[in-house]
Amino acid sequence: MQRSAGSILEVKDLTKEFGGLRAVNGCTLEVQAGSITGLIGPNGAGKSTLFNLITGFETPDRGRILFRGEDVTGLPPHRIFQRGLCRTFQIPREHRGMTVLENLMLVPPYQIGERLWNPWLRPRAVRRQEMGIRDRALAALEMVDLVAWQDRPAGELSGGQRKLLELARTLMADPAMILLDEPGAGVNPTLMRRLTAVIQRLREERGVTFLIIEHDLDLVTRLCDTVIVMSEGATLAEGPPDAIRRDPRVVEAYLGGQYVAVEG
Ligand SMILES: Nc1ncnc2c1ncn2[C@@H]1O[C@H](COP(=O)(O)OP(=O)(O)OP(=O)(O)O)[C@@H](O)[C@H]1O
Repeated sequence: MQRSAGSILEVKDLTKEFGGLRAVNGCTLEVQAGSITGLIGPNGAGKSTLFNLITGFETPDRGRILFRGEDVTGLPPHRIFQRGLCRTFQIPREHRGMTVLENLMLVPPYQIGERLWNPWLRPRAVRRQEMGIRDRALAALEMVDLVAWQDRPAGELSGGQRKLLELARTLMADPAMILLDEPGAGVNPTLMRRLTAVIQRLREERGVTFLIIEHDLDLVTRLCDTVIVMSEGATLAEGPPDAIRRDPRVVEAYLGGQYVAVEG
């Protein structure tokens, strides 16, 4: 089901070269607000580079990125994150000894308590803010069903649980849109169902838009309303998952003949 409310993200003629190699080559696409959009394509098609450009970790050589109608091209990652365009990240090694809850409480930028004099000059404001952050962190843990793990070190989580925690971290920023890079990789089927349910719930209850890089086409078909196919740095095709799986250009470019399109 696609509940189109116009596009939330527009990428226009985006190009990024690395030493003569055009990783992203005049890429243009739109993501509809409230959609769960899959981004697929063969290895080296430029998907991860596109994510890096959208989230400010790389600067494009050419082109524009509009988020909610505003130009965010070239903004630093934290500014883009603050605007509600978030991506998941692996829990850094040094944070794995901290509890699951603490990992979430680290996230919000510009905590009053972190400014040098505030704990002395405005102790109540700092305390209030800490309580607010704790409440938000607990709400985020509840969303991903990890409340029971709140006091355990993050390093004790399984691979799939860690992905849920990574998703919970984006929730601390009140995201309008979340970019996920291969959520299915290395996650067991039970946790994958949970992750899928959380993604659908976030879309239903909070209207969060998702753009998801994923190699598992069955997962893409189950989860996504629309699929965008990238090949050689540009958009090759776009459409509903079933149509994309049957599109001869996609079979040719993406699946390289290894995949046999199934009718039905
Ligand atoms: N920082 C970089 N320096 C040099 N080359 C890069 C850099 N980042 C990406 N590339 C190259 O750009 C091309 C696109 O890579 P990218 O990782 O974006 O593709 P991808 O579609 O995400 O691939 P995969 O599905 O294998 O992750 C590749 O040829 C890659 O080697």
